[in-house]
Amino acid sequence: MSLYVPQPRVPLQAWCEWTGNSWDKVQAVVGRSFRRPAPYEDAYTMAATAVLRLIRQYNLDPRNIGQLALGTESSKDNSAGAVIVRGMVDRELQRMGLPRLSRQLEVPEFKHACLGGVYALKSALRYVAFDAKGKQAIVVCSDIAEYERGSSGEQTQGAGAVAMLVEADPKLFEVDLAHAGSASDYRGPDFRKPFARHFDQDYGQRSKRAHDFPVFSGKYSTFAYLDETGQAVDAMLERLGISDLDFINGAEGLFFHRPYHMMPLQALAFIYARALARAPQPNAEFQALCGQGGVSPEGVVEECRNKPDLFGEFVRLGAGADAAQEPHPLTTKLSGVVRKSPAFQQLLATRVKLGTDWAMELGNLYTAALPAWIAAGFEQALENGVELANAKLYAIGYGSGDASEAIPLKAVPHWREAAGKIGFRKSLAAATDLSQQQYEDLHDGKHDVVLDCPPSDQFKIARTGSTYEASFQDLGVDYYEFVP
Ligand SMILES: CC(C)(COP(=O)(O)OP(=O)(O)OC[C@H]1O[C@@H](n2cnc3c(N)ncnc32)[C@H](O)[C@@H]1OP(=O)(O)O)[C@@H](O)C(=O)NCCC(=O)NCCSC(=O)CC(=O)O
Repeated sequence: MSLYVPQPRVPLQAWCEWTGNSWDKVQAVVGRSFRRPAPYEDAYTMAATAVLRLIRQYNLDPRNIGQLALGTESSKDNSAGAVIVRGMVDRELQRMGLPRLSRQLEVPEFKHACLGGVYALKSALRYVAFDAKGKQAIVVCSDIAEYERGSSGEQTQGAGAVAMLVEADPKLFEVDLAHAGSASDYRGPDFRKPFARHFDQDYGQRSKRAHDFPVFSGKYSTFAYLDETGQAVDAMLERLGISDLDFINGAEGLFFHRPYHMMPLQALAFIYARALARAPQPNAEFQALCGQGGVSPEGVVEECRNKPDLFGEFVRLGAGADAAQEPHPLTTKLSGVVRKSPAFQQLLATRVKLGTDWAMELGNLYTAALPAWIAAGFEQALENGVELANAKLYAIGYGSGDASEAIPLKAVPHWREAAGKIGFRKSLAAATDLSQQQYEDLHDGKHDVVLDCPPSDQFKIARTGSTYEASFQDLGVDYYEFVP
């Protein structure tokens, strides 16, 4: 695995001072900082930089890569995708005197909000399992999470890319695709990026530049996250043939999609509350926690059988209605009590610990958030002397709109060598803290913003085409180059 994050950094404590938000709350709920892309980069440059790092760090033979799968929701081009990344990587490999990527390379792009990278990973795994004939695949997840200034999502921004090598003989962890659980359900306006918003006059006037701010509703997106990850975990447990409690007690490491620090904790508490409700009753821990929360145990048990139709409910409320109502009010209330319980705190301290603190530096990386957390987990395990050989791990991916994947992983016995090459901490080291003025100017797309972070050892946008003639057109097409 390899990671790239842009140099411009916004420390959230400073952001709280600029915006009047509570640092106590933000550091508990969100994290410590996030990155902003510099004006010379986009999702493709970040992806290409991460892929080049992967090839160099692991000394890969580019001719042996048969698929380059890009997961992103920050595409700038509605036609080409991973091939743009390939183009950059090829040129730099050639300049370095190395062979280009295989001419037979497949270059698909996968889109489903933050889950696109997991779908890209599943594609690469299937490629390697079925028709790679000994070749390897690279999955790269690259995204820019940006929200309007002044919106509740502003604190949960971020940018970065993670590349992963997928091969038949894995060096870090195995992915048990046969027991992975999938879930999806259409949720209408849950976190969308419709092109049509850019042609709306009022919306257009509010925007200072071309941007990709989502249309989202914080509470609705939280309900959707909890429900969908729960459904995917259920599907995985059915395939594994184990109970909810066996899953929680047997897991040695749990990694989720993390839009912000607290979201995975909320999801795990929700899954934990359901596990207790589904355990043979009476269950003493369940009864005690329900008592503390003032919720009816029978009510929670009943709710756990629900398969709510969030969008159906929303449609029933009619046009102009606010977002859908909380579908699991009792279980959510119980999860709040679960989160503070000693048993759950112990679970966090032992099985959700690896990489968590480092991931709090990143902000939301959308498709790259889950793989970045896994990368942080492996590198931190190595640093702290934690033994992961054969450890049972789980990755729970999520993408708004909505879909989720719950996938069992197993660390391989010789994971240390590959973990030592990830370079997570090294990638974070290149950082330049932005002043309030720089952050606001960068966010507003001002062209004259002065930044003290020239590109270094990365790809950048060199220029953007502007010709729109009958015989030749490259209007809006970016040209890239590598800056050593
Ligand atoms: C993180 C946010 C929800 C925070 O918004 P708000 O500040 O309005 O939230 P809120 O007031 O309800 O508070 C959130 C939780 O913090 C708790 N809280 C408050 N003060 C606290 C303190 N001092 N210490 C600890 N916790 C505290 C509250 O009790 C609540 O928990 P409790 O609720 O338990 O009482 C927001 O930034 C947001 O809407 N972000 C964007 C939405 C998003 O990322 N959605 C995920 C989409 S998935 C994605 O990544 C996109 C994709 O798929 O493409």
